[in-house]
Amino acid sequence: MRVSWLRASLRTRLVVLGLMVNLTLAGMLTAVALLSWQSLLQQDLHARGDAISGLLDSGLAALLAKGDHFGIYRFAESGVESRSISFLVVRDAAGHVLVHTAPDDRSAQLAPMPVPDTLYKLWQAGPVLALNRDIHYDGRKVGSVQFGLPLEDIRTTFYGLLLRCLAISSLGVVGLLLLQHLLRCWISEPIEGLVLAAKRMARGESGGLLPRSGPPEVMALSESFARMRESLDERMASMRIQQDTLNAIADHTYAWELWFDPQGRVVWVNPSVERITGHTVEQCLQSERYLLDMVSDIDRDRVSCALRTSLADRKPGQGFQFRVRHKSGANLWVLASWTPIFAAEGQYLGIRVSLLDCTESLENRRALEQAVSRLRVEQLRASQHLRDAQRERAMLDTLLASLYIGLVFVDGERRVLYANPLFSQFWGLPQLDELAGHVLEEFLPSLAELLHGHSGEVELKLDDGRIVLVRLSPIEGDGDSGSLLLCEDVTAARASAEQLVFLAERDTLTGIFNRRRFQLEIERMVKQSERSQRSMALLTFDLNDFKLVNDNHGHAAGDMVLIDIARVINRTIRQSELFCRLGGDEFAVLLPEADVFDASMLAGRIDQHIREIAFDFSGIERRVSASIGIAIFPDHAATADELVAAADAAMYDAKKDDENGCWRIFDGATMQASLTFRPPHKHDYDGRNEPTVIV
Ligand SMILES: Nc1nc2c(ncn2[C@@H]2O[C@H](COP(=O)(O)OP(=O)(O)OP(=O)(O)O)[C@@H](O)[C@H]2O)c(=O)[nH]1
Repeated sequence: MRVSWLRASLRTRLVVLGLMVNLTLAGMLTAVALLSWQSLLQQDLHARGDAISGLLDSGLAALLAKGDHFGIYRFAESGVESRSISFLVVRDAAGHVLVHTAPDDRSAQLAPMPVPDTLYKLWQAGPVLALNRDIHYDGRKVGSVQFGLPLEDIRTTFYGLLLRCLAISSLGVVGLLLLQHLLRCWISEPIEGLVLAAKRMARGESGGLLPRSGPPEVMALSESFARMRESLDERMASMRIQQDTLNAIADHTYAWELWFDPQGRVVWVNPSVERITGHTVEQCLQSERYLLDMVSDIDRDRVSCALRTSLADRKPGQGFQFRVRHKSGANLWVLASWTPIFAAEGQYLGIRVSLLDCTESLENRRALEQAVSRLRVEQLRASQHLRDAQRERAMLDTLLASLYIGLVFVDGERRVLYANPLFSQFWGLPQLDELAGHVLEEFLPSLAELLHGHSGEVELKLDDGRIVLVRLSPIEGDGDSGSLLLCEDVTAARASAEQLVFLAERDTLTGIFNRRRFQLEIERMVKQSERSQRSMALLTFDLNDFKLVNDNHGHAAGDMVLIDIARVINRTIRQSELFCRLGGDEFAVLLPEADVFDASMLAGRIDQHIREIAFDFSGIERRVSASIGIAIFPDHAATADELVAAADAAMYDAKKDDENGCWRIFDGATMQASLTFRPPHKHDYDGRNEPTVIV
């Protein structure tokens, strides 16, 4: 009933309500009229009863007291008509009927009743209302009267009143119908037009006629509706664009997207399903059974249970993997994530499931796991290698730190990679911690200069006197070049070498060059003379009777003679000339680029200087002399040995001629130059380690 009333049209509701209001008003009007009329009627009946009772009491009281039955009769006959009563029955005090004017016995036998106080009682009373009144005279009851008040006119009036009320109600209904018709014309039809337009809008149809005439309220509603329709059209257009966009986004998402309603029915599937599984969207939308059938037999129960749980939990989830059969029959691994969907009003709409094909990533993961395990093995090996390398590095560090050579590794841009402690100590630099990464130019610009295109060895003499041997070795790597720089303090070594050379070429007693150097130099000068085509000279001399000095004054005195002669003669010869002791008391002078004249001049000076030396042997002054031989290359010899032999021959010739010393030039015609090797005097190698005298 309630539903049918709610579904009733506005016009029906208005009509029914109007009728109800109308009938209520008519009923209330009738009720009010009847109640008012009832009240008036009751008052009227009381008034009429009381008036008639008064008249009858005044007319009959004396007659009844006297017992004048005739008078009573006449009074009754004359009084019925005039007093508007239907009948009159007069009784004496004993209740005997004295006069009876009722037209029949039935009226006379009507039971007296009180004046009715309701219309119902009045209706029940019939056409005549019988009233009974006692008659008193001098304070005593002398009889009673019963008279009937006619009610026909009252009933007629009542019917008329009812008819008028009905007429008013009918007029109200007619007016209501008329009003309903007018309402239909003025309101319902325009509203129906709006309803039709709204239905067209609801069906998504644009346009539709709106009422163009009607009362201002309807027109205002129509205009508002038109504006609303325009606004709705715009919003619909915007929503269509948004919907198209969302559809495009949803349909073109890479993942396979599904929407399950709260009952587990699939509502929407995006086209990615065809790309991933080969099954079409329409096939998937057939039923959730189709989707479950796509799941592999192994995982179906698990997936079904997970779907039910997710729908019931209404919570997001992810990381659920299962297998799906591709249309071709191949098995795919998919990774599911899901989220519940709620309408703006909070209504639960189901869950949206996203499925990603993770077959390849799983295979990749397995491959990755295998690679990781292999990598771990390699890592263990690498760790072992690293430990070995660290141990070797420690050993290498120890080795490099213990070296007496400073070394530094630099990269291609001459940034320091490694420097051992001796390198820092050598150059007065900070240790490796502070050097590493810095460019060598910052600390040793001159040394860094050497790195520009140099390799091999460079010997540097430092301001403090040290001699440093720098060895440069390029390091070639794969696209990464660098250099190794070794710095060695060779000051002591160089000094030792010089000393050795000095000792090897010097005569230990006199300090002048020895036979070894003489031999080297004479061969060199001979070759030089051959190249320059200029002559050279050899001058040899031997002391005369030197044995007597030893014998007479001791060996030390002989040594003194040899030393003094070497010192004096050494002062005499030129820088380019070479003065040597060949052994014993035999000396030689090599004169480059010299001829007979030059040699003769020198021989004269030597002879003179030797003779001028006065030796003091324990208070005894002694002087010595020498025999000097001169030979010229290439005039007197073709080789160095021949030149020595020629000079010796000249010297022996001079000793033979003059025991007191003189000099001779080799003469091939008179002298016999012997090429037989003349061994050195015994005393050249007598093993004495005399202090060297630097002349
Ligand atoms: N004090 C000294 N004597 C030496 C040294 N070397 C050799 N003698 C001696 O020098 C002498 C050389 O002797 P000779 O040249 O044969 O004889 P000489 O007395 O000079 O006679 P002539 O040469 O023929 O004039 C020998 O007695 C050697 O022992 C030396 O280094 N010191």
